[in-house]
Amino acid sequence: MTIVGKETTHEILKKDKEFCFREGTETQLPMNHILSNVPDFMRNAKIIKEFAIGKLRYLMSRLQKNIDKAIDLYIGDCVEPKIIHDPSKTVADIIAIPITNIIVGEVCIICVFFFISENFICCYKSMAAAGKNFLMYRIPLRFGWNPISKHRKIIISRIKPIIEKRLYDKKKLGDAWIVPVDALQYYLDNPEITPDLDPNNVNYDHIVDALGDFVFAAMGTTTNGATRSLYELVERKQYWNELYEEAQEINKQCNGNELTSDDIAKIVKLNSFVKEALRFSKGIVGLPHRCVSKSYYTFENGYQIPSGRIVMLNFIDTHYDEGLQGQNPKEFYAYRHLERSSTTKIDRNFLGFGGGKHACPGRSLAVNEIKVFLYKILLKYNARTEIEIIEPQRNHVGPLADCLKGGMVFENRKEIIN
Ligand code: HEM
Repeated sequence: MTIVGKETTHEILKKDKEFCFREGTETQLPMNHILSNVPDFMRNAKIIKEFAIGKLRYLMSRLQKNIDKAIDLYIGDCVEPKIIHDPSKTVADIIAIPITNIIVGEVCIICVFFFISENFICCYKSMAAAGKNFLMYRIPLRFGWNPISKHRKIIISRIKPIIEKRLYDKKKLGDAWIVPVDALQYYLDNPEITPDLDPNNVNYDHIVDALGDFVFAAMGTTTNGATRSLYELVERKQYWNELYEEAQEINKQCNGNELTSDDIAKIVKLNSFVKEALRFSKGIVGLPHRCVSKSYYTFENGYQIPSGRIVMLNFIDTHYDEGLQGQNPKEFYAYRHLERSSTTKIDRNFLGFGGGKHACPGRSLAVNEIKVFLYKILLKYNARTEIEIIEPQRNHVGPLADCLKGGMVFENRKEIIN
C-alpha cells in the first residue's frame, strides 16, 4: 500500500481509468460477495446518481417532512430537559427515516428498511473494525456465507406485494397512473430488472441488492456527517446563538413554511459550519484506490505506482494545510468556508466527497439533509452536553477519526418562533 499527499491526490481522483475506488475498497469490504446480485456496481452508481441528482428538488420537500417526523419521534417534546445518552444512535435513527422514504417511498415497509439499514451498518462496522483480519470474513464469504441473506429474505417478502401492486396499477391505469418518485420505482422502470413489466418475471434479488448498495452509500456516510455536525454544534457553544439567529431569520422569511432549495442555500453560516465539521470528521488517510494501469502509472511529478497497488489519500495533508485552509488550519473555525466554496463543490481543499468523475453524486442530498436536520434542531431546542466540555478534543483511532461520545441534554426553546 502507498500513501500519497496533496500533490498527487487530485491526479488520482481524476484518472478514473488508472485508479479505481471500487476496487480499492474491495480489499476492506468485498461488496461483490455481500450484494452478489448486483451485476455491475458502476452501472448501479450511475443509476443512483441519476436519481439523486435528477430528483433532488422534488426530494427536498419529502426530506423535510420526514426529518420533522423523525425528530418528533426520537427527540420529541422536551418540556423537561431530556437526556439522550447515545446521540449517535438517535441521529442514525433520525436519518434512517428520510433516507428510507426516498428509497422506498411512503410505504409501510419503512420499519423493515430501517432495520436493514442498521444491520447493514453494523455488518459494515464490524468488518471495518476487523481491519487486517478481513481474510477471516473473506473465506466464509467465498463459501457462500452472507451476513445479509436473512435480511434480504425479509425485505423481499415485504417488498413483493408493493411491487406487484405498482406493476398492476401501471398496466391498468396507463397514463393516469401517478408514478411514485423513489429509488425503488427507478429500478422497476429498468428493463434489466423488470422485463416487460411482467409481475411474474421480476428480479427481486437484483432490486434488493441494488437498493442495498444505495443504503450502503447513503446511510452510514450521512449519519456520520450529521452526528459529527451535531456534536460540534452542541459542544462549541460559542456558535449556537449566531446559528440560531440565522435559522430564525430564514424561518421568518419563509413564514415558517417548508424550505425551498433556494432557502436552504441561504443558510450560509450553517453551511460553512457543516463543511468545517466534515473537514474534521475525516481520518488521517482514506479513499483507497487500486492502480489499474496496465503495468504502472507515472505521475506528473515522475513518481510511479505499479499496477495492482492500493493507494491511500493522505487527508491531513490536504485538510490541515495552511495554504489550502487559511490561518490556523488545525483549529475548528465555523466560518472558515463562508467566503469560499460551498460544502458540495468539489474542490482542491476538501476531500470529503472525493473528486473527478466518481465524486459523490449524493453530496447535495446529504448536505441538505444535514443542514435541514441542524436547522430544525436549532429552531426547536436548546441543547447542551451532559457533562460540561471546555474544549472539544478530536482524536484518531489508527487512521480513522474517533467516534464522538457523550450524552446531550435537549430542552424545548421557550421563545415563540413564527
Ligand atoms: C455526508 C454524506 C456522504 C459522504 C461523506 C459521501 C462520500 C463519498 C465519497 C468520498 C465517495 C467516493 C468518491 C470518489 O471516488 O472520488 C462517494 C461515492 C458515492 N456516493 Fe457518497 N457520500 C455521502 C452521501 C451519499 C448519499 C446520500 C448517496 C446517495 C444518494 C451517495 C451515493 C454515492 C455513490 C453512488 C457513490 C459512487 C459514485 C461512483 O462510483 O461514481 N453518497 N461518496
